[in-house]
Amino acid sequence: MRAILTLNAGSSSLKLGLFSEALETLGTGHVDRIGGEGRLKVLDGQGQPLPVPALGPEAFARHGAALATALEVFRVDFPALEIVAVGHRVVHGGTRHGAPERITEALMQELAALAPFAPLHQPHNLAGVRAALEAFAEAPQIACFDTAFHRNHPFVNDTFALPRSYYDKGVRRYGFHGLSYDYITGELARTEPALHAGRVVVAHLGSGASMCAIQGGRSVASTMGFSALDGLPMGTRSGQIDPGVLLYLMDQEGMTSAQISDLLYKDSGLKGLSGISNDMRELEGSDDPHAKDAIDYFTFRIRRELGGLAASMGGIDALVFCGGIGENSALVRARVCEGMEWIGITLDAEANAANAREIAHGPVRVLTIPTNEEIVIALAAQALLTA
Ligand SMILES: Nc1ncnc2c1ncn2[C@@H]1O[C@H](COP(=O)(O)OP(=O)(O)O)[C@@H](O)[C@H]1O
Ligand SMILES: CC(=O)OP(=O)(O)O
Ligand SMILES: [Mg+2]
Repeated sequence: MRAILTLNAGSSSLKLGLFSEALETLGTGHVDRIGGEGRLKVLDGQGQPLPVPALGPEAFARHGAALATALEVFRVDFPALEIVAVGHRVVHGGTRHGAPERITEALMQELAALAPFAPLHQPHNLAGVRAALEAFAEAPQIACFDTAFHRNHPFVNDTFALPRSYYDKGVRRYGFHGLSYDYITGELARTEPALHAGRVVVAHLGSGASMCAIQGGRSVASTMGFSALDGLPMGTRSGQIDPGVLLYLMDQEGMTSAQISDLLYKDSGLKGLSGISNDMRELEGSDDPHAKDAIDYFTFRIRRELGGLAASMGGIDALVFCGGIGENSALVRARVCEGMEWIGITLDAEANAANAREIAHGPVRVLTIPTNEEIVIALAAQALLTA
């Protein structure tokens, strides 16, 4: 059976999507703890778990091994599986890549040079690409960039107030989570054309979290900037921080850049503030006051950004929640919408508790829309095949 494979490779995880050429979902896979004890979850096209055999750590030693392991499980259901194209999530496309692109050695080199811009993501994304190039040398492969959706946002959202030479060197606000924003925008175009034409703030709240102001289907402003650290606090990332804090850490506490990087990327956010966990479910289930502080800070920053992003569009017609937290946490959505009547948001508590699609009844609509970065990648791969 001919199929399109999508890959989203993280530092120790690999998310796979398997699609027919007509873009029906055939299956999804999720590998965790690559390089460690390894764990694989595989679902069929209906979201039902497929049996996974007992596997030793060698099955998850590297991204390549993890990919082979997951494909073995798919092959039980699809013995004649033929991968005809592979699409990849690549977080950083720099200033030059505003659309999906076929992967060549030259592109790989260019993307590798962008790794310092996204050290927590880009090297792992490219490890996924290399593993797939090895496994499917014949199939065309395509890179889909998280930055692409924001490429033409206004200059005031693209720059910092630094001397111009830094902007020219690439020190800009790129914005991320573009595949998710692309998907949500497409869903709005399909189901809510009036909203698509209007002013929407999308809150992508997962392990990484950002928000984007989207007007007429185009990115106007977003909370993530130069790196995937900016904006909202995240599972383990600080979000926006006064740059003076970094100077203090270097000068007064003698921290190295590697130590500061670990602090900001791995030990901050919900995890750092709660001292308990990076996982929102765990924080919601805890009665520790520090867990409450972390949720308070997370939702406060979302409300603050909501006001700012709405201002960047001269108002707001809808707020959309997506991502693991946005789609599942009625508590976070309620806390975000609390006290937001001034902007036109009146939460429908019952609809919200039921995880309904439409969860408010004020003049500003509030929607919960499950995002799907994989299908955006698959669509790009399909377009490549038919081009
Ligand atoms: N039912 C739920 N209630 C609250 N939080 C949830 C729920 N389900 C998932 N989450 C949270 O979603 C986050 C992960 O989001 P997800 O989008 O899956 O992450 P990733 O960026 O790794 O794809 C975690 O903080 C997790 O606790
Ligand atoms: C860009 C980014 O933060 O991605 P993720 O949510 O996958 O960490
Ligand atoms: Mg994510």
